[in-house]
Amino acid sequence: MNQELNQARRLTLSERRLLRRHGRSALAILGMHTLLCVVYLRLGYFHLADRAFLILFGGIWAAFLVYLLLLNLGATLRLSEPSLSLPLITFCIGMYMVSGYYVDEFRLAVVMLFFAHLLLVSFRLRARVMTAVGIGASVSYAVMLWMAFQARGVGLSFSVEALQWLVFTMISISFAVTGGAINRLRNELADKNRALAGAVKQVRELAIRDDLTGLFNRGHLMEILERQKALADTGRTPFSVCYVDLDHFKKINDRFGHEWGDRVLKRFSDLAMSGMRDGDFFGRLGGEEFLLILPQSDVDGARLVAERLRKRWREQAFDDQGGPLSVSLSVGVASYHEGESVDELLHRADQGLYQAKSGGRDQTRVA
Ligand SMILES: Nc1nc2c(ncn2[C@@H]2O[C@H](COP(=O)(O)OP(=O)(O)OP(=O)(O)O)[C@@H](O)[C@H]2O)c(=O)[nH]1
Repeated sequence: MNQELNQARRLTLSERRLLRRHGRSALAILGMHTLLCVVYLRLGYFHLADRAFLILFGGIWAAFLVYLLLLNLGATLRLSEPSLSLPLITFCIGMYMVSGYYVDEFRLAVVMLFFAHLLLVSFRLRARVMTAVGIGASVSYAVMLWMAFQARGVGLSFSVEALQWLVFTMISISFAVTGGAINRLRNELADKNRALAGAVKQVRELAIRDDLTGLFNRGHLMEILERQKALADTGRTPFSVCYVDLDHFKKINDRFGHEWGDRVLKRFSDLAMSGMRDGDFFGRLGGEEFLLILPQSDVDGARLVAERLRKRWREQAFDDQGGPLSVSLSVGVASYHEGESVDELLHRADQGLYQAKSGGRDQTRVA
């Protein structure tokens, strides 16, 4: 559970980082466009008074900064398209067309950076949306041209303007189509990565689980023990183990059959898991032997846990389904002693179990 939460947190963080980068790129392109327009203004090609120019670009920058702020705060993370690419590119179309409207010479050059913004959003928008954006940009350019002709028609060359519009349209649609394809590839790659991550997780689960009960297997229990030992050696977390063994299990197999033996093992696994505290570990060492690892527990705490499990298990009956009347268990408890090896700890717990067995079974002994 913790692992899944951490993974979700990591994914959110990396998405946030990508969004910030997306916002910064959009702003950098706007910076270049603004610079270009300032040069046009200084050279007298931008037909707008200085004050109006300032107001126009002040408004544009304010809108972009709000956009950047939203991305930086992660305020859009819950949306289906958190980069807000469609509103962004729609705004950009308007911005480039307004810039183009005020420039009669080299009009196409002043809207050229639109393609950089188009490329940026192509990583986020689907192919169909990108095509619609390309067409929308072309229509907007035509409307902007018509308005410029209405306002300052005299002196504008219709054929040059029409040619520039055609070039703009072709580049827009080519970029949109190519961008859509990039986005499709990116999505396919993301799907494959997700499938691969799922498969790796599944393989790892298979490697650490016991086939019959689904509990952690011996190998994984050993890994957990080594980890707990390392923590305990730094003086942070004491821990204890309970070595659990079902009594006279051979007899159950012999009398009721192997299938019944398996059923008893599964029932015991479910019962033990259902009563476990968060942070404890439980697994099957093999056969009818199980291990409980209890971080933060001293020997008295571990003995209590073992006794509770033993009593709960004792109450389980199977005879109404044709199985054994009841099955008991014995437990050996040991608390980790600083510096000892995992094998030594398990050996002590096993000695406790041996004492419980030789003392008549159905009991807990500390070693
Ligand atoms: N059904 C089933 N039996 C298993 C499994 N793994 C081991 N066993 C059986 O568990 C039995 C263990 O027998 P013993 O080691 O003699 O232990 P016991 O009969 O429980 O006797 P005590 O531990 O001394 O009380 C053997 O008969 C194994 O074949 C399994 O996955 N399923």
